[in-house]
Amino acid sequence: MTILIEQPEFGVEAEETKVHVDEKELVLDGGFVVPQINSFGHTFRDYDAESERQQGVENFYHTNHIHQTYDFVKKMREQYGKLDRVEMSIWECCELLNEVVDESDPDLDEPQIEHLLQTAEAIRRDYPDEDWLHLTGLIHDLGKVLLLPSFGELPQWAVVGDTFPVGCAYDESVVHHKYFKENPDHYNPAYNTKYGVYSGGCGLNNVMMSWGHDDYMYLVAKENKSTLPSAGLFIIRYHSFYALHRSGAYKHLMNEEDVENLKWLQIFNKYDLYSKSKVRIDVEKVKPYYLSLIEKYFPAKLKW
Ligand SMILES: O[C@H]1[C@H](O)[C@@H](O)[C@H](O)[C@@H](O)[C@H]1O
Ligand SMILES: [Fe+2]
Ligand SMILES: [Fe+2]
Repeated sequence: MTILIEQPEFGVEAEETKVHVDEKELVLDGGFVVPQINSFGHTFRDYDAESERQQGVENFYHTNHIHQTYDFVKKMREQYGKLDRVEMSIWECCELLNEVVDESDPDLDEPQIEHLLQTAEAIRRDYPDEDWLHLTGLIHDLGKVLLLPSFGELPQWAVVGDTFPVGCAYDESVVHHKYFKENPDHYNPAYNTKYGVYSGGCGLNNVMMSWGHDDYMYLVAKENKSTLPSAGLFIIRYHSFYALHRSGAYKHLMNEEDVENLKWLQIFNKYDLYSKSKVRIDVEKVKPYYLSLIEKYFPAKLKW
């Protein structure tokens, strides 16, 4: 049964900035109210709606789909696998994200740290006992620091946006699929079939995803020996893989562990997407809690 509850309060001083949602609302099992419209007055993830962000987002995907090839991803994985650029803590990285704006996102133009805290706090309200999931919310987009000079200053198309496998056919459900016609892999018989270089049930761990903030942050967490559960690492790595978690494409590449982890990713996604709003979180107030989680699941300094 679905029961409507009041819009959750995201911050103590949030009263005057509270987003007013008076349309019919969807309430998730955990109690979270899913708003019908984003801050720009459109439904979420509407890539065709005319808005101030539409053209920029479409241009973004055009470039992204041209350049994300099998060879490019291989090169990036090798390069960033060295983790020899920066040494810093998770919280320091959260603060760096204040500088970052994501050009691929039709629903958000706030600084990224707001998005991290909005996601984490919304999860915390509904799943108070899953502290690993709160922390996963906080860190899932930290890989966007790849846009900054000390991390190589990668272009937006190599950092943000939805992700998809390379080395096999690009599925129709990927946003602005038409632009793959300009990608050389689209014409390479080794890479343009359903399975491409992979085999059925091989497991997503063996699949190369388009390069961006997801795979990079997964790498950082794993190589620095984070003790987050496998579902947390899976969420970080595949949260932008909408073709899988929203459209059900590429399931033929999953193994049993992926099937289990996908359930958590689907829960997480609702908070990642629908908590995006203009309502600010009081950073200083929640900081001690998140510092304690960081201490529990990560070393004090990490290699990036
Ligand atoms: O525009 C967004 C944004 O870049 C998110 O961080 C990413 O996870 C989404 O998949 C993408 O569509
Ligand atoms: Fe993301
Ligand atoms: Fe996100």
